[in-house]
Amino acid sequence: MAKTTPMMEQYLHIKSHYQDAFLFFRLGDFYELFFDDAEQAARELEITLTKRGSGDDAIPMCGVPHHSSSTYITQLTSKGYKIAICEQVENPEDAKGVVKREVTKVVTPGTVVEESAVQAAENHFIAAVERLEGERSVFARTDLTTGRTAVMPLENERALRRELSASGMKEIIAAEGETSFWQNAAHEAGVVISEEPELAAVSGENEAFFHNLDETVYQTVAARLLAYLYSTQKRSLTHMQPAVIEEPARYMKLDIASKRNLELVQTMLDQTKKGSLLALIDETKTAMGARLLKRWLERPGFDEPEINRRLNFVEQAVQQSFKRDDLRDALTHVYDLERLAGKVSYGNVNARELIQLRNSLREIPEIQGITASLDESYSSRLEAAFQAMAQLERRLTEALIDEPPVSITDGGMIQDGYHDKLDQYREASRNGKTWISNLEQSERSETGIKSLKVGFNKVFGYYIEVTKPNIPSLPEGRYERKQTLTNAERFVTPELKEKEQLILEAQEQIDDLEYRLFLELREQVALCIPDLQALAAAVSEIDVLQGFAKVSEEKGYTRPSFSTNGRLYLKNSRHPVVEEVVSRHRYVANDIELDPTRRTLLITGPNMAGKSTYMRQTALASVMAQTGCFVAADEAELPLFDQVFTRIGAADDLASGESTFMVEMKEAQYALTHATTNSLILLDEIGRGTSTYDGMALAQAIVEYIHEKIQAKTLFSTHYHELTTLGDTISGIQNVHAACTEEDGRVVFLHKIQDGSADRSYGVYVAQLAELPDAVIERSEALLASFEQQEGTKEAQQVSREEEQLPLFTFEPAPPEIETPQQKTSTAKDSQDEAVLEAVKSVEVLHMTPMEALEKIQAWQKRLNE
Ligand SMILES: Nc1ncnc2c1ncn2[C@@H]1O[C@H](COP(=O)(O)OP(=O)(O)OP(=O)(O)O)[C@@H](O)[C@H]1O
Repeated sequence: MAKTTPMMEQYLHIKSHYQDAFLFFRLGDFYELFFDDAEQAARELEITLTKRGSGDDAIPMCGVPHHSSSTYITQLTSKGYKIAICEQVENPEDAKGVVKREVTKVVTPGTVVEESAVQAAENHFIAAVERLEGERSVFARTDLTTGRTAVMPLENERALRRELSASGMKEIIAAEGETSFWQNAAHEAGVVISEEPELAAVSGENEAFFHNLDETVYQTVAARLLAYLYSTQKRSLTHMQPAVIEEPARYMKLDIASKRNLELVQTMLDQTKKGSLLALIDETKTAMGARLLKRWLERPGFDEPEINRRLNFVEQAVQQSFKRDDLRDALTHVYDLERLAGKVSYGNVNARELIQLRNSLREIPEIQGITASLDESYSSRLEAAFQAMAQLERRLTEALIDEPPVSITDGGMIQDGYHDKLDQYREASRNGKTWISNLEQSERSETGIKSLKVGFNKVFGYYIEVTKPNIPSLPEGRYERKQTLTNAERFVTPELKEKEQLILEAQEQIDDLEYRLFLELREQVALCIPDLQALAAAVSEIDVLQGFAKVSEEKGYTRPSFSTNGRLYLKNSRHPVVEEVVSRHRYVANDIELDPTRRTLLITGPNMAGKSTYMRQTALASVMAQTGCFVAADEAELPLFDQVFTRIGAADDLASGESTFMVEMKEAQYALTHATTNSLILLDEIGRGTSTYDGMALAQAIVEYIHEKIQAKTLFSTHYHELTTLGDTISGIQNVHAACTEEDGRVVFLHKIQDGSADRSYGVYVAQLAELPDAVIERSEALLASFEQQEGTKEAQQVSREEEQLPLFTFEPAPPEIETPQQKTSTAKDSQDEAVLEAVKSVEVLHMTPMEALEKIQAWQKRLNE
């Protein structure tokens, strides 16, 4: 670059402080981007790349209009970029030289608060992490739109990954030089990682934020998070709620795999809400309720009194369905109070939103009344939060008209009678307008011109219009010409000018005063932010719980009780989502009973018979119960589970870059090292990813270990029928199977779980259902028959060999030293065996299909048996 203009120098200076962000540099009505920023933004946003200047000095440039910038900003943050917004901070007319500019805000993926970027029913999380010794860390997570912050200790890296994979997690903040340490975990979770060297100092504004944090590490991680928020938002953040410590012991642990496998908040297939448990039981009426439900489902409780409090409410709301319907109606009118508190703090609310706040507040007494007849404890929480707000509701009612405009600078928001001065200005303006509206009549009678009109236009203001033929009838002197049209002339009179001036001035004063009054009102609301947040929290819980009651009643769920002796009993339990898909009357309900002496179920049965569904429905019952919802069964007694581990299916392995088998073994390792007697473990066909004997051996060793050492409740499905002997030999391991029958050569899945093990697999039959080519099916049937026959022969041989061996232990006379015909055959057999051995050695395993291998093995066996 040959030489830079002063403005470009300013640009380069500012940009040097924001290397990792796009710099949106305000120039008039546009934000402009230069150099590499421009080239990259033009590509990402698909906007035109131009040049500033010409020749060698030309600089790549692109720009977005200021008024529509939020769409572009949202687009960039959703792709993981940061944007530094650089504004003109002095009036260009007052500027000496280049207009002063400053970065007023940095928008990052975790700190966007724009409505276009955050979904109503989704939290938008940003978190800071601080490393402790070993794999331990502490984590502070907030949603800037609501100011709700949770701080939690994490016992290992896996727990961190679990938090990073929580829905809505966008960005993670680490200390200086620490980002590379968390890079992989962040990358895996699709979360942007940023660095923050500073810790926010405690100040009057944020003192309450640290209030609950009694340990230094908690304060440090929260201070780092806050420092990042301040450094990006560059403003005070009065809506940050006191950070709350989430003790892991108060929650059921559900790792990423379990959350996915159980399809709690999204399906495995296409990662959408539709088809998940969340979609099924989301009967919330408010956006804040929807967000809370999702948080609860991802973190079910382990605190029995709290869970029972929720269940008590749900039970009442199930029984009193009329009250529940009234409650639902009232909740429909409640606005997103939680995010509104954030907007107030940001100074982003307009009069319309304050009206929505007012309308919401008006619903609260009704909601509280209904809640009181359902559950006292929830209604008193609501009452306490509302008391402080009642005055605000009155103030908003007095101050604002019912349908104010979106703009807060053009007046038309405040009620008559709210403020004396405003009333006076309005009176003046009204008088002026009345005088003008009477003017037409008086001018007509004075001049005798019937077609005379009084009008208004933006450029010339008020005027008197007279058609050309009538002009001579106008009296001399008083009428001043203003504008000439083809057929008419427009005039003003001194009185009209005077009144116009009065009206305009009054209007300006009205707009200014209304704006000031509105700001005062907003200040008033800002003072109520903590009460508003407490109210929002109470309303969201009530909303989630009434939703639980609605689904529970509609779908015939039952209130669970929690056992103290480790018993798990579900009568006629169903998989809540699958029963919707296959329809209620076709779904086959199943019982399950486990207790400390019968704690492992070995589930066998054909593919497609319903094994996984049975296992999942048991885990889902626990998750739902511990969230505070009724469960899909006729009777439900459950232990409180501290953790649920699942190893079902392989859909989540693909992205990790590890083999299915490796992932499977890692999951098993994790369950084996972290599960306790109070955990629930679901293992679906573990060991299937390796050779039969390896797999079987591992599966058996794993079951034995869990059963004997950990003593967790375990559901274990397997195709290895050999394992079912465990059910006969180890006390507490029970064989069950998914039953099916054969009718006219067709297998009928009964989906009924029965005692005992299954007799066969029907795998080939399922392949037939999946419409594999006939040739393959026929061939596999033939092979299967021959394998089964060989199994039979092998058993027979085993018996005869044992019989042959017997003579070894008896004394026989020494054989004569001549070759017997028997010995001859055995020499021939030896050479046959050797030939087969050679063939086995020379076979090129890597160049064979499994089918070819099977055929070869079959041929060898045949030769060996001849
Ligand atoms: N109790 C039930 N009542 C009615 N239909 C059921 C029931 N359980 C399962 N199904 C149906 O059967 C299908 C297969 O069930 P599931 O996946 O549980 O079989 P599986 O035995 O685990 O099979 P695989 O061994 O191949 O994994 C389900 O998608 C569902 O449509």
